[in-house]
Amino acid sequence: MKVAVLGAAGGIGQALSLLLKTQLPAGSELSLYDVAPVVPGVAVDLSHIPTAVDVKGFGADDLGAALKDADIVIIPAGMPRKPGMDRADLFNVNAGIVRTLAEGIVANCPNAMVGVITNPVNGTVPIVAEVFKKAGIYNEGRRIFGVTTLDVIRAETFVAENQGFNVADVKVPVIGGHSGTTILPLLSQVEGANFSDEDIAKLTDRIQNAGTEVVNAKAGGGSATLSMGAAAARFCLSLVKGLQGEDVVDYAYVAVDGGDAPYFAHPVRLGKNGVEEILSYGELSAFETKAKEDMLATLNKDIQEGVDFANG
Ligand SMILES: NC(=O)C1=CN([C@@H]2O[C@H](COP(=O)(O)OP(=O)(O)OC[C@H]3O[C@@H](n4cnc5c(N)ncnc54)[C@H](O)[C@@H]3O)[C@@H](O)[C@H]2O)C=CC1
Ligand SMILES: O=C([O-])CC(=O)C(=O)O
Repeated sequence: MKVAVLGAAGGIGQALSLLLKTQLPAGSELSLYDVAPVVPGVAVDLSHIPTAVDVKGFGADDLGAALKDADIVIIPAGMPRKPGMDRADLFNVNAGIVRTLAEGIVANCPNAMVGVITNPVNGTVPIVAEVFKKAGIYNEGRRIFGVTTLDVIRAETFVAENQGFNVADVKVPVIGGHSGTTILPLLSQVEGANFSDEDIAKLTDRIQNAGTEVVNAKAGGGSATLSMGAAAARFCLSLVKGLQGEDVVDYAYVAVDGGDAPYFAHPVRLGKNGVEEILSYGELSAFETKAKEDMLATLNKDIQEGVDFANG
């Protein structure tokens, strides 16, 4: 199994790479790419951890070698938010980075599973999809995933706190996109929970704005990196299990034919071909139905921005 992390020297990239060095199956290769000159050092540093995962670092000019025949590519390359910014404000800088990296994937590992972390995820995932379409390797977008696992782990954490549950046992579906109101936790589906209307309003708002909570707390020093590293490792390991033939269901922002929007986070069954099946997210409460209807215009606009950029 070869896993490439693009943007591996950054805050998310380093946390994720550390977790992958310690959690990937024995015999895996971990390929770390970044334009920052520190990346070979990050690889040397990680290589001293005694696990059977081989780590190599690749600098700015070595994207092809970093990606060659990768099975999984995770992309946290690009600029994070500062206080006062929305994720959408990152589009102008990050769209071009994601397009270049997607072109590298087409050229070097066209069959890889691709997990996109770079914001704004609502628009960067369509960019990768358009690049794949142009190259004739799109395959209904089955290998392209916007990583929304951070929304899921935050929802688990906050719901467990609110309900006094053991966090290890809590499951919270989160659908939609990955910014503000487009993030839609389905609290009505949390087993055994008893929420007041006020709890639902407050928890939904906190899950939707948890990224901003971190951005403000870091006071100009970036956005979530450690929790995102943990989330990305969890999602990457789901992809690994799918590739190894295990039956695994996880949430991700994927292309959906005839769905609520062209891209929408759903529960998906993962396998050797990527998305084997897009599963229904089930029944919504009246509160969730309204929240979904209200956010679709924003989500569709974010998606269109990505499509237009890639085709412009
Ligand atoms: N999907 C999600 O839930 C989340 C997404 N993010 C997003 O992840 C991205 C990265 O965040 P951080 O790691 O905190 O940022 P960071 O600034 O710490 O790291 C970004 C890294 O990307 C590298 N980079 C820039 N251009 C590149 C290129 N063309 N090729 C390869 N590497 C390149 C930089 O050199 C840097 O090492 C941001 O866009 C952020 O908004 C952050 C948190 C959660
Ligand atoms: O809020 C941000 O800019 C980073 C992010 O996507 C998150 O933490 O969910």
